[in-house]
Amino acid sequence: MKLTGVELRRITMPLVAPFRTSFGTQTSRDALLLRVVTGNAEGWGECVAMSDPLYSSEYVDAAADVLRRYFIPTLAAADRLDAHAVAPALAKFRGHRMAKAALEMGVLDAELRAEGRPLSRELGAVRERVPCGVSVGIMSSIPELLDAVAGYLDAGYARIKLKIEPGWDVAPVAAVRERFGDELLLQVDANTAYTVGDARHLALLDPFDLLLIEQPLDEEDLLGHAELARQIRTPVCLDESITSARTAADAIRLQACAIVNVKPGRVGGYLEARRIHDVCVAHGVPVWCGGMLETGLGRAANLALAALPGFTLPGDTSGSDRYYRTDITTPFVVREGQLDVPTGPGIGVEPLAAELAAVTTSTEWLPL
Ligand SMILES: CSCC[C@@H](NC(=O)CCC(=O)O)C(=O)O
Ligand SMILES: [Mg+2]
Repeated sequence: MKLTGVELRRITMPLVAPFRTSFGTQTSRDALLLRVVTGNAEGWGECVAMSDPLYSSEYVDAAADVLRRYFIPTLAAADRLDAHAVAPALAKFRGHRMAKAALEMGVLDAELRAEGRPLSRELGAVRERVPCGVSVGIMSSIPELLDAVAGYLDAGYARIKLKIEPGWDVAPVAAVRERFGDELLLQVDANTAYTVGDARHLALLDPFDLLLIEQPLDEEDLLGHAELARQIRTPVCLDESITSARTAADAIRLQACAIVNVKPGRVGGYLEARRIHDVCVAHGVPVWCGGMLETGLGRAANLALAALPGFTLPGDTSGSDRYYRTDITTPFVVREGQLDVPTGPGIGVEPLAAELAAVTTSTEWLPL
């Protein structure tokens, strides 16, 4: 397969409501899409980097720059172009996993479309539908939170995840548990907002039978997570800390986590995400598919990943309308708490021309 060129496309999509986490509040999604054009097909990649380096060190402008100056020219010069050759070709460049993941996703989509094969088959999916959880932001009051959770449960979501931070943790969890009962699948995500010195406070969450507490400490503090796990009963899940199959294996061996949130963009792509799945399954560690407010393009690919056998917990693969009034693809609609895994070639969806044009803020064609 030969690379003809890549289109870098910036889009801005308004959120249906502000989404607040321990590291900030988002009201719109500024994203970078790649349209990878080869001799016999086109593929789409979505870069999950946020506008600012607050979730991780990556941000959209930097991703566009590193793709434009380093990654795309390197791939164009490569002898062999297929999805499995992308990571090795880019390995000499340090970091920028979200930018690498977007390019690999575009090449993988093009390759599979040319072969008429769905991504789900390529990755080893064993399910045709996956249960969907939803991530609920920090709110200005408990009543507002309870209304939001009630709305998501009415929509059929199988699991509720509450964003927490110091000052907004035990009370909202207690209120949700009290209002919606003990059967509700409930978990929390701190996005690194605590330190191991908060262990006694975080142990106050133990009585609420949470599925997990996600990334309570700094992403580099594996030993702190291992110490915290010895002091609390709620299972520790890592997100930001897990950047590769290697770090997943290290975190498991250090007993820093009992569960892993797998996000293809964070780890450099869907092929590394599958390797993390395989490492976790080998160690008996459950995984679930995280989210980065993807458009329908990334959402489609995440559903293919979430259908692998080790994904035994509902992920953050919510419906399109959880974040967007209008998606750039045919919207993903949750039914009985599940979403269908796309069955078409490649990622199985394509942008809708008018919807994509309406949110496009810039396009740049890089001929190769
Ligand atoms: C803007 S927050 C993005 C990272 C966050 N993602 C979510 O909470 C789920 C987002 C989604 O539903 O796509 C996480 O740390 O897990
Ligand atoms: Mg998280």
